[in-house]
Amino acid sequence: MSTTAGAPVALLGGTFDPVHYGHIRPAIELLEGLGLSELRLVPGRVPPHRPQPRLDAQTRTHLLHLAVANIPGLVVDERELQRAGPSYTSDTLQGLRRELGPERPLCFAMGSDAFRSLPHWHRWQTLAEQAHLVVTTRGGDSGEPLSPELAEWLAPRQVQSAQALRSTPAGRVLFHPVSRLEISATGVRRLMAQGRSARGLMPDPVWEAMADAGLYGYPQQ
Ligand SMILES: Nc1ncnc2c1ncn2[C@@H]1O[C@H](COP(=O)(O)OP(=O)(O)OP(=O)(O)O)[C@@H](O)[C@H]1O
Ligand SMILES: O=C(O)c1ccc[n+]([C@@H]2O[C@H](COP(=O)([O-])O)[C@@H](O)[C@H]2O)c1
Repeated sequence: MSTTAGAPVALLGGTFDPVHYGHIRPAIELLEGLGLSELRLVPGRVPPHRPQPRLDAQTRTHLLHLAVANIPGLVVDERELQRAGPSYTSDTLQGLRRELGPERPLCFAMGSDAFRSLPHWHRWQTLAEQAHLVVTTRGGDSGEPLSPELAEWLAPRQVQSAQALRSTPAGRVLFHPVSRLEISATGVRRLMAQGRSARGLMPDPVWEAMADAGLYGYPQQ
């Protein structure tokens, strides 16, 4: 067994166009449930597998900073803003691993839909060399079946408890239940484009900054 140093650090990547409580609440649950020292929200500059976001990366990141300002343990990691080209997770994990050193447990959190698409990610088989993967689920199961290729890859890596993520720096996969709030960034953008309030779906400072600036077509105050 490898040696480890310190409580795990986790990353939750996303487009955050914009950030909302559907991101924040699971992040807090991961922080507590996995006994993390911190959870880093990582906004992608150029999301690899989806259309370009509506807001530029600086604005999305500014809103994220407002969202986590008073939440202990949640921080914004801006490393993907510094890189040109698609914001590949393999590059992000490699960079953070270099910073943390070889022994610190590192986790990358993703939804079960994202996990099912993992074989389409850039250099996907190298991700678990740098980090554990934590697949956030409703109720702790993986939902729809996995492809045979992914199921075969998963079998020797899957663990059943958060404790197992502390005894080695990387390489394990945990399915971990978190709340899924009925909030999406798509829904927030739609409301604002219709001139309707999205207050209550994200921390007030985020809503107020978006409303003041007239983002997503919301009528400027
Ligand atoms: N309501 C939610 N509950 C739990 N996890 C969520 C929720 N919304 C998003 N996530 C997760 O947060 C991460 C970042 O999500 P993302 O930035 O794509 O937000 P989104 O609301 O799904 O965006 P969009 O509606 O634009 O697709 C992803 O891993 C995603 O699965
Ligand atoms: O590296 C890849 O090829 C890759 C492909 C698809 C998604 N991701 C990452 O998965 C995270 C969630 O992405 P999204 O677009 O569903 O919010 C985010 O950190 C993305 O960079 C990464």
